[in-house]
Amino acid sequence: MPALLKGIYALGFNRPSKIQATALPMILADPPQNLIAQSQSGTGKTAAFVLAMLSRVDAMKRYPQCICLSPTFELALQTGEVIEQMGKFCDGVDVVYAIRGNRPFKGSRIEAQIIVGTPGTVMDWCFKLKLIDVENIKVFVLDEADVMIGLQGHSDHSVRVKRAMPSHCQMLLFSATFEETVWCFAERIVPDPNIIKLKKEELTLTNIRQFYDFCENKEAKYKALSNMYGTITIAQAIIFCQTRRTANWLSQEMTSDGHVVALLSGELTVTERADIIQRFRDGKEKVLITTNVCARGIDVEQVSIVVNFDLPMTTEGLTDYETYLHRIGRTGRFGKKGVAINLVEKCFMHMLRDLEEHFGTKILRLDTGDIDEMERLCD
Ligand SMILES: Nc1ncnc2c1ncn2[C@@H]1O[C@H](COP(=O)(O)OP(=O)(O)OP(=O)(O)O)[C@@H](O)[C@H]1O
Repeated sequence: MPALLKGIYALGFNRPSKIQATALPMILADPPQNLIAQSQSGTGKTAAFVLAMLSRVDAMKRYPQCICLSPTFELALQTGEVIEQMGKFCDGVDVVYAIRGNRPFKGSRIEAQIIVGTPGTVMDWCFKLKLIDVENIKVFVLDEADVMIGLQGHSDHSVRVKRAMPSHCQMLLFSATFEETVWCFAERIVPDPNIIKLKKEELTLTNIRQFYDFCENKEAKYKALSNMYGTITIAQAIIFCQTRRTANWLSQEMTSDGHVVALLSGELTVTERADIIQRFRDGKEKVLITTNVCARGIDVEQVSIVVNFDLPMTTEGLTDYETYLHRIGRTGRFGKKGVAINLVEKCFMHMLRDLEEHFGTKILRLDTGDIDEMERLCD
């Protein structure tokens, strides 16, 4: 498909990454094969499944042929943009966004061939509003597949949409992380899948250097962050907090100290969220304070530092290994260098040890007050 190749080269993709080289022959095979694939953050999974969708679309036919489900509004938008860019020379191929706030005219059937959206909205469009005719869907993609089938809410919706797909539809599941139980479930719901799975020791990326600084309390963490501000704004940084409340507090403190920061949390309207992420992409703000809503998939090349203001914790109060990997994976995209800094209070030091042990990696102590050291690090 010359038009598709032209789109790939226009994106500057000259060579495939490892996951792309391994997955694409399976994905593009005829007859189509199902795939459950794991590969580290930022290694080009999106490009692989976008290529899969575009290669199967018949531009002459004006009805839905591919569905891609993403866990968040931001990620659905981002994936849609990759589809639009890669497919820009494929005449007649359209994308529609099944996301909150983007409701097509009542009763009008979708004609676009590719639908990208969040599970709840796609489900509504399929079953309640009957806007999507699922009969001719050829490719069904679950991005961030582990949360899509493992997390209550998302799981009900995603599995329902998946069950409505025609039996010959190609299923593609991608993620950087898969808990064992979720992996087993994925294998049960996808017929006869090809499997690409990482070993535990392959999970962390060597291009992302991980550090921690020990802080007495929340205020000390804030002080550490203020000290770092000059260094982390040389490029761009994302700061993750456990709760919206902490994110709000941190953003207010930073702002009243004269630092320029953006705040993105789930309580904002979708338009506000889209706006904030776009401004951050454009480099208008260098620091983005957020919650786990941005932990997965968001791809901003210039992010060279990720700060965990709080270490990620599950609702049961345990160390959240998957979220940790996704968060630090917001830097070090496609082999670039990146730095992750964890600000840790004494009572959470055990979580740091858990992370080291789980991933078989060392998280070194860093003095965030030492500007020279910080600058060397971020060089
Ligand atoms: N073959 C390629 N050559 C050069 N750059 C590429 C190639 N494939 C993807 N990229 C770029 O690498 C970056 C990361 O890719 P992508 O977002 O697809 O990663 P991912 O594996 O989906 O990450 P995550 O697990 O965080 O969702 C993007 O900016 C993308 O444009």
